[in-house]
Amino acid sequence: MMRLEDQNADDVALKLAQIAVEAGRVLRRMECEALEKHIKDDGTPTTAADLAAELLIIRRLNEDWPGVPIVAEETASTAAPNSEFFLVDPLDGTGDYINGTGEYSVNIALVRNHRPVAAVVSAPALGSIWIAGNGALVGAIPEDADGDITWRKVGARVAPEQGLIALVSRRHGDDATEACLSTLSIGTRRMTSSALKFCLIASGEADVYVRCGPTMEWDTAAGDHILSRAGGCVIGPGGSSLTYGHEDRGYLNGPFAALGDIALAPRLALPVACDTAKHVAFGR
Ligand SMILES: Nc1ncnc2c1ncn2[C@@H]1O[C@H](COP(=O)(O)O)[C@@H](OP(=O)(O)O)[C@H]1O
Ligand SMILES: [Mg+2]
Repeated sequence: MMRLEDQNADDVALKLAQIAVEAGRVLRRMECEALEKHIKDDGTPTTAADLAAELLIIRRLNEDWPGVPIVAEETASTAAPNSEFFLVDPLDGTGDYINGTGEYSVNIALVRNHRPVAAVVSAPALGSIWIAGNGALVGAIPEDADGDITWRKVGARVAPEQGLIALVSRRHGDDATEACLSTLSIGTRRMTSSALKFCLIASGEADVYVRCGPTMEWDTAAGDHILSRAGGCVIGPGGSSLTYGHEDRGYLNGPFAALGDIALAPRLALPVACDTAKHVAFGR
């Protein structure tokens, strides 16, 4: 078997897409079941569907790349990251999964030396899937389990002078995020859940996503890579890239902004850290 570090990032991304599509089929099937939700320590919900999809993804990653560590949302405490590891959110947007908006995603990223190098974000209920290895691509999820995906390139758009489109979480908000958005003169705000926000910016359908409230590394790594390869960027305070594999801080991200156009960066003033006390959950 070829070593992961010798494989082309585009080939890894295509393989991750297959795995995400399969996990998405599990999630779609389970949408019809009456799922009991449990509220985790961070206040976010989880269901049997999160775990079923995660176990499938872990099994498939282990088959293809045995021995490469996997840090996944529901079982994160059982694995330790390495210089190369997978970061998995089997069901990002569990609240939306439960409430039936369809805005949930499966996120898988391969992280090497603290940065993602190959990734997939799929939105099973919306039928769209994005991947990035070296380039960023979008496709339609086939109805048929054996169907092929036709991929096309995506690219973020140049920020318009006026009428910026901001994507905001449907369920979480905070004053610091609002303050950042107010310095950008936003024309339109669209509520969107999960890592789809990164992908819509990567596809040129929106311009910014600012998040000063808490998120986890598995919420952002895959979307970060897809947007970065589509010509955009994801930056933390001071304009630095986000880094991944921080077991010591429980995989919590700091504040960040996802931008389709890096020219917007100087207009942003992200706080240095998330103020969890002021973080509001709008309802799950
Ligand atoms: N207090 C908190 N601590 C850590 N992460 C949080 C959090 N509140 C929300 N999140 C993250 O925000 C994600 C949802 O983002 P959004 O509101 O943009 O859809 C959740 O994903 P999951 O649904 O995978 O748990 C969760 O990881
Ligand atoms: Mg998540």
